[in-house]
Amino acid sequence: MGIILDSINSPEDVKKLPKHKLSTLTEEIREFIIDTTSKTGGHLAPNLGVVELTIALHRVFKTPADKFVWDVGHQSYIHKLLTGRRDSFDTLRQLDGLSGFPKVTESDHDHFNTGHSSTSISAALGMALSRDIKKERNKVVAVIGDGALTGGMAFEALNHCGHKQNTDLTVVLNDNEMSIGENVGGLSSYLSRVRTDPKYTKTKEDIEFILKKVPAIGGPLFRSLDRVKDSLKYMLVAGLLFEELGFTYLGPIDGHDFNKLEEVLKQAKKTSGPVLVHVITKKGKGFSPAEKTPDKFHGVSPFDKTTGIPLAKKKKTFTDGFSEALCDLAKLDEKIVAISAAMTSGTGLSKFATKYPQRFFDVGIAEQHAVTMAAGLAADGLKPVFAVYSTFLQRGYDQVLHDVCLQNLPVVFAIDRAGIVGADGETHQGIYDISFLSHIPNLKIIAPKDEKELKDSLFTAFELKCPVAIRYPKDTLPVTDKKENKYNKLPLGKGNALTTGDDIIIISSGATTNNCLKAAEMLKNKEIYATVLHLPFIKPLDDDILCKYIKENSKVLIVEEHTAIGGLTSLIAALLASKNIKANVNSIALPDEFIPQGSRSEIIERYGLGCDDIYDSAKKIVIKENSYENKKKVGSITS
Ligand SMILES: Cc1ncc(C[n+]2csc(CCOP(=O)(O)OP(=O)(O)O)c2C)c(N)n1
Ligand SMILES: CC(=O)[C@@H](O)[C@H](O)COP(=O)(O)O
Ligand SMILES: [Mg+2]
Repeated sequence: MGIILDSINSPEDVKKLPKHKLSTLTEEIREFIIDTTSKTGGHLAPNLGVVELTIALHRVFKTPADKFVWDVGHQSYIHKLLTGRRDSFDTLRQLDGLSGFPKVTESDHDHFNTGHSSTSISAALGMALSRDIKKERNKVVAVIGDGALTGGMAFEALNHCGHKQNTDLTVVLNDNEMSIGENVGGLSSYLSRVRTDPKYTKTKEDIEFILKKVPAIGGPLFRSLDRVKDSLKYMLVAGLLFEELGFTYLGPIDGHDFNKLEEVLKQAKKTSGPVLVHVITKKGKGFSPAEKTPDKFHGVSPFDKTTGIPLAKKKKTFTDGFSEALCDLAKLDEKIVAISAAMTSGTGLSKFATKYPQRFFDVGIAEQHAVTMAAGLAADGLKPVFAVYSTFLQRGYDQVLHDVCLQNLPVVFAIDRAGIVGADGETHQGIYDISFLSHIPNLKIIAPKDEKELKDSLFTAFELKCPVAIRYPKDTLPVTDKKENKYNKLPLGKGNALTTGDDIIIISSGATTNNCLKAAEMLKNKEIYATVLHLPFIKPLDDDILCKYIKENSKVLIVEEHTAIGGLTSLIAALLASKNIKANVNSIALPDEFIPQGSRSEIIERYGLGCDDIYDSAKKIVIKENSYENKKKVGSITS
């Protein structure tokens, strides 16, 4: 640990630090973050880019009285280091450890939990309006990246800020030209023009200075030539887009220059109304592998500190299987197009984007737009696939219902990270999509358990010519032995009895079935025989097979890595109720609480979803039921 960093236990210590020590502090912080994330994993590049910015923010503003809202919040490690959490940093993103995102339960200096993008300006405006109603005087600052600014919510909030021009609020735009990958869109190009083109760096004062120097027409003409000034201003003044929205625009400034940062942040602090400070930073600054490829170091798993090379060997994942299948099928059908919402690499679309650049669209962090654009593509005869994390699809719920399913359009939703995601924790768990999708008419939901079923699911989705969601976890892909490139259409809504046994019926879908099969093997060794019903289709549910196996008093165990409310448990319970089948139905599912961070295996174990837990639960159900049956028999004999 660095000597100076070691002396920082609160933002007050940062304020007191003499300026000449700041550069040493930044070096120590960068070294500390590289060291920590090399062991725990985390969002390395985003944090390396905001070291000076975060220090300057804490030197100019005074938290916890002043309030910071960190957009996405993946870049809040330095904020945490400076607000008394340095000594627990080795627990970053670990089970029961420090979160990788702001958490109000962790510190008074965290005022709003984030994790999903583009929420900071809305939340900050809410806090500013509340402050004014309560006649308080604290400052509110939203820190938002150029990627997050491509999110629709951010524009909604910017628009509203412009309406509330007497509400003091500072928005710090951390512009590093990167989302996870390259940033996209018109706004991003505008920002790069403002960043790079000298004529865009003129401030309004410079313009007025130039015009006033013009002989004879300078002063008086300048005043009267408002239109000229406005059009010149329109052309030349940086950040006019924001000015027109009602902000005072300050910048662009070097986000690694302390003097400039403190000067402009102080100016922002004393400026009334909404202010936007445009800060230019380098994502991954101070660690050359991250500087060279910031996209690869956006979110890292443990890595070698000298080379940046990941320590763990890459295994084939469900994402890889999806990527392969999509490229295979796209080769045969040029109507297949793919969409990403700023998650090209994470959702496995990089290969498709390279092979079929004309048929790939990265829309930025704009899931709502992605869904309805997919609807438009489908309405016009193409076959769009929107690859999206389960948690981020939550953003596009209404569009799925209203724009895709109501019109029964053939859009395929490749839902990645469906289930427990691990280190990202509560804000990123993919455990609600069955609940928010299964009630929508026309939509089919498929959950494949292995490579063959995953590839057949995608093939089937295109064949069904209706809205289809395929959900799969952040996990290693169980590959099928024989290599065959043939794709088969899955029988719609059909489940399979993978094992048969009279003692208990274990029901699951997707990758969870693999743990159920292992548990059934373990039960067999105890002479308990289970029927494992695998349901690749969650919707439509296979009523026939369920009603074929589940009779009066059948012992049933439903297992799902999803919330029980609105999940498979609810769907099967509703079916049995509708058929008036009174069985002994049990379930292992996620409870009605937010699921914390930790590795996937730790959380799966904590919530009883591992094969040992399934084995234990099934055994208890059978033994308990048998002893109850025996008691009943004994009771009937003795009575
Ligand atoms: C709604 C939503 N979609 C996608 C993501 C995934 N995501 C996390 S950070 C990020 C890029 C953010 O870029 P930027 O705001 O520029 O921050 P930087 O990493 O460059 O500091 C994305 C797409 C998210 N957190 N929320
Ligand atoms: C901060 C954020 O939302 C993303 O960076 C997310 O953490 C990516 O998740 P994966 O690491 O599972 O791709
Ligand atoms: Mg960025």
